[in-house]
Amino acid sequence: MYRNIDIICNPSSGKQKFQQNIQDIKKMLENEGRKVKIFYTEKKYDGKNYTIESCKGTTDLIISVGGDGTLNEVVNGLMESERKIPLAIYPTGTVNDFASFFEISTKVQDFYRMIQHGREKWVDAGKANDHYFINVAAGGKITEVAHKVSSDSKTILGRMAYILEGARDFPREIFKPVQLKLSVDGEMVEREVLFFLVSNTQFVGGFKQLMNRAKIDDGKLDLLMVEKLPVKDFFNIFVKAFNGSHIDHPKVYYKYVEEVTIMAEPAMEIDVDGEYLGNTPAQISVIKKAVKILVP
Ligand SMILES: Nc1ncnc2c1ncn2[C@@H]1O[C@H](COP(=O)(O)OP(=O)(O)OP(=O)(O)O)[C@@H](O)[C@H]1O
Repeated sequence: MYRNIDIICNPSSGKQKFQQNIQDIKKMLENEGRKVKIFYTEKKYDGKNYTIESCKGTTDLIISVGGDGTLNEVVNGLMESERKIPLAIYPTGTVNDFASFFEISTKVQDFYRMIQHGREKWVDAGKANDHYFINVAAGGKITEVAHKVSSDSKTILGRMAYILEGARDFPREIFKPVQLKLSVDGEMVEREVLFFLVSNTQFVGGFKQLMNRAKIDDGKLDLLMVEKLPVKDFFNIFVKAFNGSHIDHPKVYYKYVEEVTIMAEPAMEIDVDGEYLGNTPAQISVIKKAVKILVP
């Protein structure tokens, strides 16, 4: 039984009712004699720094409350700490790819039950330059544009739909390929691509089948690149991505990798778990069974 629980909470993420739910979960856990503390983040890196502090003490479970950005910070804090404390995820963001993959519920009773009877599972993490990620590293015009387009939706899927609807000037820019030179597990590969993804899980950007061969604990990341192609073929791939059949398309490159170095000319923006990391070159690798998470 977990006795010392630290909750790391981004109060700016998600709806107000989640904050009440967290208070309810805290009370329920305290009623069983557990010590529970809540740390509210105020700015970038608070989540990571609180996690590092928790790992130094006697905390035996961390609960991350927020979106993918907060989860990413907590994972970075855990990865930089000696003691590997199990992590539970209470997802309040708009995307929550990682938590959706594990079907983690935000209902108070379900989440409380997971703390009581959940299973601990070691999962892989990725590292891009000096930053860790739990879900995905990505780059390409489409991710750059998706970041810039102001839409209510934060998922790639939602934003793509918004772009495709013609709600604003159609950004031809997303079809501008980037010349990449990659070292894929030591093998040199050159491709002109629209975008690439290096993923740890199957769910990316709201698509549940985009990386449908990825396994979270196989010691591999999955590299997907969509190569330069006519616009109509791109839409074909987009539609196929709903059921996972895009992977067999001749312009889709898909490979299990342990280490990939990505160089681009001109340099390309990279993001990890939906947050901007920096520009290429990027050295991306897998860390096998790096984080212990609590699953239902
Ligand atoms: N109190 C705060 N106010 C504003 N921003 C914060 C606060 N605490 C943390 N942040 C920053 O907010 C960013 C977004 O956090 P997070 O991803 O958890 O929320 P979200 O945007 O609601 O989720 P999602 O991106 O999944 O929709 C993170 O980079 C985090 O560092």
